[in-house]
Amino acid sequence: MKAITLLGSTGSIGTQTLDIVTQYPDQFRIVGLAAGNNVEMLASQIRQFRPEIAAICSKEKFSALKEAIQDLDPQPILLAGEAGVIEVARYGDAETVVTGIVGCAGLLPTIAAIEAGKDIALANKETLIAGGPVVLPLVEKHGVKLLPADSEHSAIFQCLQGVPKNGLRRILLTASGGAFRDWEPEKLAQATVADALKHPNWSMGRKITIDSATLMNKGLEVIEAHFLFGLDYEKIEIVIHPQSIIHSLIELQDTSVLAQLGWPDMRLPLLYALSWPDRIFTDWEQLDLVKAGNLTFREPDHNKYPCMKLAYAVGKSGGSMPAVLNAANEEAVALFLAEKIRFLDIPRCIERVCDRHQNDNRPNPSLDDILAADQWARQEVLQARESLGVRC
Ligand SMILES: NC(=O)c1ccc[n+]([C@@H]2O[C@H](COP(=O)([O-])OP(=O)(O)OC[C@H]3O[C@@H](n4cnc5c(N)ncnc54)[C@H](OP(=O)(O)O)[C@@H]3O)[C@@H](O)[C@H]2O)c1
Ligand SMILES: C[C@](O)(CO)[C@H](O)COP(=O)(O)O
Ligand SMILES: [Mn+2]
Repeated sequence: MKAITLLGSTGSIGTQTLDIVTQYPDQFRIVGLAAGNNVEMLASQIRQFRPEIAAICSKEKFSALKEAIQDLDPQPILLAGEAGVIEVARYGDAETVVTGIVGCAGLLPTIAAIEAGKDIALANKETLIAGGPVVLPLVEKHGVKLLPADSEHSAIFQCLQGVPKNGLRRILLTASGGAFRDWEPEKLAQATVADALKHPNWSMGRKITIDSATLMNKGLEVIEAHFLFGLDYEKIEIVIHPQSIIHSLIELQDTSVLAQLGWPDMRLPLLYALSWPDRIFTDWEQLDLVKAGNLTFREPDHNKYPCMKLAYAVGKSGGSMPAVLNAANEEAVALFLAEKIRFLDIPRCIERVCDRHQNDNRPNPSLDDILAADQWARQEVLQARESLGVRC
């Protein structure tokens, strides 16, 4: 039985992970849970899965959580704040930590888990994009596994099993195209939050769904693939695949192409990361190619979606630039979700912030450099909004 700790347990990734644990109680045991501020759901999860330790990041919600589970015997260790989440991440005999926290808030807990010798099932892509220069050396130093749970990177990882070293020539990263894939570019100026949250294929948290709509999710995934698989940016290509049945493809040095297919269901990449190197046989819906219908492909439209090229350029710059891109994106998306900027202002704000950081880019950033760049970028987005005169 594999002991796991789940960070971000009350979110889309978190609840799907707990669905898996519920379906396979003889395979998995929950050691720790951590969430942001959803007291009711976290309390219910503590009651159902009886973790040894749990934390809620929002200190204001701690007393409500404590009261909600006061009848439990034995009581879990209950913590609050970022420090509490970090303690959960490093705690006890969990073999694998599932990182389902959204944003760079997952970076320090992930580092704590790695330093405690725990394997990482990585859904929280922002942690790797921003912290890759620090995270990868720590993964190697501590001899832990960094297992991709993002659907595309899981597909690539699965296809790579058995491929000889240096056998990988190219990665083809598929993208649904997001909520506006069939919109005329001119119409994006009027895009609302509700429009942007209508993802055609996947049900996900709000931030990543907006990232899918701007195609920044795909740009971030290009950087994620670079860090995970060590391929140059020129060899990581994006292809729009509206059906989201092919979850990505790899081309080998002999030109053969391998792909992983399935219904758009995040439980599969999560189950793969959790059970690796074993595989669990499921009774989930098998792929029916006739039912799936035509599988189509399009070139990405870089004029309509500038975030992709921005991500490629920032990834190639390296250093602390990806941390700046990621933080600027997190803040710009939050402003859009709060209806304080328009959809098309998201790339405008990010581009301005990245331009202003180029000269301060640190080639081999320390963790402190990355955290400082992250904080700087978040402030700069507010400046960018003012100087761009963007208003809603
Ligand atoms: N959803 C998907 O299908 C999918 C697929 C691939 C990758 N991912 C990646 O997985 C991550 C999570 O995505 P999601 O869609 O699951 O997001 P989500 O639904 O918004 O859930 C985010 C989770 O993180 C928690 N959280 C937020 N800030 C926190 C903090 N400072 N400390 C501890 N917990 C915190 C939230 O807690 P509260 O809700 O209690 O505040 C919630 O449990 C993202 O990095 C995303 O890019 C998601
Ligand atoms: C589900 C997913 O892996 C989240 O990252 C997928 O990437 C979302 O779809 P899209 O292709 O980015 O629109
Ligand atoms: Mn993805």
